[in-house]
Amino acid sequence: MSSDSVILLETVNFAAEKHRNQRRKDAEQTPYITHPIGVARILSHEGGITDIEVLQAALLHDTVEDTDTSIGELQAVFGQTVARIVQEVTDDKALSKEETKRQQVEYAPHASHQAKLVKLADKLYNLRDINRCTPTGWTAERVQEYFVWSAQVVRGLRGTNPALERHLEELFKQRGVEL
Ligand SMILES: Nc1nc2c(ncn2[C@@H]2O[C@H](COP(=O)(O)OP(=O)(O)O)[C@@H](OP(=O)(O)OP(=O)(O)O)[C@H]2O)c(=O)[nH]1
Repeated sequence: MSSDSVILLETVNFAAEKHRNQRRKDAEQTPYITHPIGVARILSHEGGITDIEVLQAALLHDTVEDTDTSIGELQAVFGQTVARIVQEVTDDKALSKEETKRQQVEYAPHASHQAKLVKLADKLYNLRDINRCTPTGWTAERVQEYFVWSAQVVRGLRGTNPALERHLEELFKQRGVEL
């Protein structure tokens, strides 16, 4: 097995253990790990990304935000670059929900190329997931607001990956949301 495969297996195993008790917000309560794996797969399969540190960061992107993982731990296990990308896409939990959403919009254009890739794939996954199945308790209005806000974030990520951006554009168009 190539060393990249070994590294990716270590990374997906770490993420799976960290998210082991979490479920998505869909009616089927899908295991949460399907999301980070799906984000990494979008990057490789649809975005043509082979940068292993980007793929690792995609697998780990919600570990700090949603589990007991610290940036220091990621740094120690996976190195500085992977930890830095994850940090860039991690919301500050001390902020209000509104402020967090504003921060994502403001930070997007200033993020590194690697973090922009992870963010684009994260948004693409979540918007497709909403189309597949509305998260439990979400009204049609909340869904539309999520699309409008996501478009504001994606606007700041443009010029990063044409294939992913084309897919996102199409999803926004279907909802009548301007990018
Ligand atoms: N579409 C969808 N999203 C789900 C589901 N289960 C969990 N989520 C997560 O919910 C978040 C979107 O809902 P929000 O209202 O914005 O966030 P909140 O519930 O965490 O406050 C996303 O988190 P996030 O990764 O922090 O992304 P983002 O909010 O930064 O885009 C997404 O990953 C699901 O079944 N479908």
